[in-house]
Formats: sequence, C-alpha cells, structure tokens
Amino acid sequence: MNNFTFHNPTELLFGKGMIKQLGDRVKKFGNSVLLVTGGGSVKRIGLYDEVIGILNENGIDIHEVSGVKPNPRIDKVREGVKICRENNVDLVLGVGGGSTIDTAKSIAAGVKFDGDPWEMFTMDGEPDKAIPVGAVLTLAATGTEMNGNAVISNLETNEKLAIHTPAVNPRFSILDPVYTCTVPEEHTVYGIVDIAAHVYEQYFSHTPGTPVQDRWAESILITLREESKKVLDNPEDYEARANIMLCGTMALNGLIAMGKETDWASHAIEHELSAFYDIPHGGGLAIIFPNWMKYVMDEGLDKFVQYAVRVFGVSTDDKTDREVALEGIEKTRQWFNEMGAPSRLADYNIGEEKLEIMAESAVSNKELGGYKKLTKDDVYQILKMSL
Ligand SMILES: NC(=O)c1ccc[n+]([C@@H]2O[C@H](COP(=O)([O-])OP(=O)(O)OC[C@H]3O[C@@H](n4cnc5c(N)ncnc54)[C@H](O)[C@@H]3O)[C@@H](O)[C@H]2O)c1
Repeated sequence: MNNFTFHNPTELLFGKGMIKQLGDRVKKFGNSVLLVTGGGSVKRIGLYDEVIGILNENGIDIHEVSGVKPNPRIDKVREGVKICRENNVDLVLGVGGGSTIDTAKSIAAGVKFDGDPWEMFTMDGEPDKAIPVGAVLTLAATGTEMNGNAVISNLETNEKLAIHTPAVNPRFSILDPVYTCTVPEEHTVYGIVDIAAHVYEQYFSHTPGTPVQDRWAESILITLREESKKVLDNPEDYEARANIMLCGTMALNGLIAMGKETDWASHAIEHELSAFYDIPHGGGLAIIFPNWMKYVMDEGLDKFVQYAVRVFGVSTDDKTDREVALEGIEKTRQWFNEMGAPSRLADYNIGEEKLEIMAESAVSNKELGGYKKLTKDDVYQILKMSL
C-alpha cells in the first residue's frame, strides 16, 4: 500500500426527510443562495417547491440558474458566476443529478477565479478557491455529492474536461433515496454503470497490499449487482434505492482509492464520446469498459481473476487464469446487457468517422491509464473494439 492522506470535508445527511435540515445548513454560510437546477425533474417531483419553501422560511435570498442540461455546458457556469458576483452570493446550492451539482461546483470556483471559467478546466493545475457549495442529490451515479470533481463540456471546442479540487467539495450533501425513485429506468441503469465504472477505475491497480480497499470495492460491486435487479423490478423499492445511492457515494469519495494508484483511462475515453456525440456518460461507459478490460487484462491477470471469482463467483476449476479473467469480463458485459445498457457504439449510431480524432484528443497533453499506459493507438483499438 502507498502512503496516503485522507480528508473528506463533506457532511453527509442521508435518508428519508433529511431535507428538513436544509435551512439550518445553509444559514451556517450566510443568507444569500444561488440555486442551481436542471431541466425540470426537480419541479416534477415537488422538490423544487420544497427547497424554495425551506429557503423562504429561513429568510434566505434566492437567486437562480436553471435549465442545466446533461453533459453540462460552460455557458451555465458563466451565467452563475455573474449572478454570484453581482449579488454577493454566500453559497451555491445544486439540486439535481451530477450535471447540476457539477455546474454548481464550477460556478463556486469560478466566482473566485480571475479569468474566464473555462480556463479553470484547461490550465495547468487546479483552482484552489471557491465559495461554499451545498448539494441535494436526486440521482445515484457520479459521487459528486462527496468529492471535489466537476465535469463540464464546451461545445465550441468539443471538449469535456474536469476540475479536481477540495475547494468545491460540498460542505453538506443531502441524500434522500426517495428522490431517486422517479429516475427513469435508462438513467437508473446509466447511474449503476457509472458507479461500477468508478469502482473499476480504482480496483484495477498494480499497487500491492490493498486487501481492505479491494474488498470495499468488491462489496460495492456485489451490492450493486444485487440491488440493481431489485430496483429494475420495482423502481420504488426504497431500500434498494438507498443502497445504490450509498454505493454511488462510497465509490467516488476517496475511500476505495486510499493508498492506491488508479487508472481513469476509460472515463477519459468516454468523455471524448460525450464531448463529440453528447451521449449519456453511463451509456458510453457501458460500451467502453468491458472492451478496456479485454484490452488491458494481460498486464495483470491476477486482479482480473480475483474480480471474476469474488464478484461473479466464477469457478477456477480446469481453467487457465486467462479463461477465468475472460469469463469475468463476459459476465460484466452480460450484467450491463441484462440491465438494458448499450453495448456497442452503433447503438448510438456512432461509426468509424471520428475514432481517430477522439483517440488523439484523449491522449493530448496527458498520460492516460494506470493498469496499462495507453497511447493514441491503444485508445483507437479500444474504440474500434467498441464499434
Ligand atoms: N463530479 C464527478 O465526480 C462526476 C463523476 C462522474 C460523472 N460526472 C458527470 O456527471 C454527469 C452525469 O450526471 P448524472 O449521471 O447524475 O446525470 P444527470 O445529472 O445528467 O441527469 C440525467 C437525467 O436524469 C434526470 N433526473 C435527475 N434526477 C431525477 C429524478 N429524481 N427524477 C427524474 N429524473 C431525474 C435529469 O433531469 C437528466 O435528464 C456527466 O456530465 C458526467 O460526466 C461527474
């Protein structure tokens, strides 16, 4: 295990009715809020009215940015920064899924950033200041509710890039699984795939001596498999929704990455797909991940054997390590397929046209991969396997 420091400053308020704590939490940071919401789902589920009611009851001034789209855009960040500066906003409150909360985080950092907010995503280094952020999560997927990441797209440059800074870790995050009961089936599935993908990026690592982290990761994957069946059979199964939500948070809050090298190549490849084709992040990951696994498994079969045996119960009898590893990967594809996730780029009508330019862009200015370092040609091969 490598040396590490772990500090996660986000206060998690988890469970039915925890929204009641919102006024108290917001008032710790001041009395002027920028409320950031998406395309309307928070209104349809009644959460918007509830949040406005609580903020009003507590005498908090409300400013708003609404209409954040999936694969959120930099223009909404610019809009929010302007409003915050003009109104001396004390806290940016994101209410919605990852796209909305990432926008809230980027606005909070943009307020303290001297320059156009897009420069925070393209510059060397990370922004290190932000005004406080709060989150009310409505979709289990990204882990953004308890981390310092925010992913934003720029449609003019076909780029989807991230910032990573503890400055934007939400000061508090309210997670009521009831809100996730209305997430449509396809986004529920994309969320589950995204959570599994976060685990894979940290699980497949060459760092030796990490049995605790490995078993935490495996427990998230096994729980996800069990609960995904329940939630797809009954979308209002509270316990299943709650367990999936907790999996999402624990998959990307630093816990399972303690003392390990991590990978993130598949996420970078998927970000190219989302940037060029505006496809759902989880849908892109479902296509890419099993192909990435096949492409890199020979760099360290032992971890893939462990994954196959522990997560899918694959028997090792009379099989080579390679056969066991491949069976684990096939079971991964089967699990994603059974949930109805896409399996080929053709499912999004994506052909060969832009594979080369996406491969080039994925490796530009950065080293890609950890389990296997990937060159442009490696990325191209993985995309080609995914057609
Ligand atoms: N910050 C991070 O750590 C991190 C990690 C992974 C991915 N991401 C990014 O997050 C974004 C994806 O976020 P996401 O997966 O949470 O989805 P999302 O926020 O894009 O939402 C997907 C859809 O679900 C709808 N929705 C949300 N909650 C709902 C509810 N309760 N009921 C009905 N509909 C609801 C939204 O309106 C939207 O149409 C991508 O841009 C991805 O790249 C961020």
